[in-house]
Amino acid sequence: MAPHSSQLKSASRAVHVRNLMRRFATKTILDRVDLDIAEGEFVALLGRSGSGKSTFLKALAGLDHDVQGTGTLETPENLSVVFQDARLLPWRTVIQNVTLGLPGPAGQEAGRKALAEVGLEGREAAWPNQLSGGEQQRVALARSLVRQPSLLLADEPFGALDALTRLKMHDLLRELCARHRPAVLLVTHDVDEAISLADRILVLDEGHLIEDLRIDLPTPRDHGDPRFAKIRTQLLSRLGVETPGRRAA
Ligand SMILES: Nc1ncnc2c1ncn2[C@@H]1O[C@H](COP(=O)(O)OP(=O)(O)OP(=O)(O)O)[C@@H](O)[C@H]1O
Repeated sequence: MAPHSSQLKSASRAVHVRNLMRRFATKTILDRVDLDIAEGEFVALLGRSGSGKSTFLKALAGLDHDVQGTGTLETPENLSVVFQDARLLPWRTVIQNVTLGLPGPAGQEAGRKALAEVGLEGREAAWPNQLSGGEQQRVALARSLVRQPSLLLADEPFGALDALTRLKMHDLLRELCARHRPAVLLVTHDVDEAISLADRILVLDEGHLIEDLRIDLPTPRDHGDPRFAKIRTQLLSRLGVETPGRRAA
């Protein structure tokens, strides 16, 4: 049976999930998962490949009509989704991609402002194929944020970018989220990315959220901070990855 799926009722929560199930054939990917995300909270979701991270995100995004369970799935109406590939319409310019569905001069103005916020001022008339991968992802972020979402769902948004561009995108996302304060669920493989950005980190394994860790380090986060290293070791252990230090112990 599909869970009771509806718009959010509580003002202080951006996500309220109870008893979410998802099976593919005989395989249970999400096994009675519960989760609350507060307004403005930045949550990262880690898990091994195939653990069901994207399945979970799609359920929250309302993109999976076959989720099961008898519980609750409440998300805000104004949510945005960003994927690993920017998914821009190649036959529309950058500004047209950002303002799609936004009417009139106010929409244009909001689109220009969003593009300036992601560092693409002056590129409004460019075509997607004239942009680098990182720039295309900036457009995808602008397209999401121009709608002022209460919830941003991001599925490996920087997974296809080189390491340097990814670090720049971390700074940008951190700034944008500090300014606009959407709740965020960021799916990532990258433990350091999760620790750099999130207020809270979840680990999904065998259908369950086996870790729910609050990150209280100051931002921007210093990768050399021993507390950062300790959290990394803890998360890698939850992911079943042995670090050299642990092996020696
Ligand atoms: N539509 C589908 N039909 C059948 N099986 C599916 C479907 N979608 C996902 N799966 C299976 O569900 C499991 C979880 O997939 P999912 O993409 O959610 O994992 P993930 O944690 O996001 O993986 P990755 O990190 O590799 O992207 C996988 O075993 C996958 O093969």
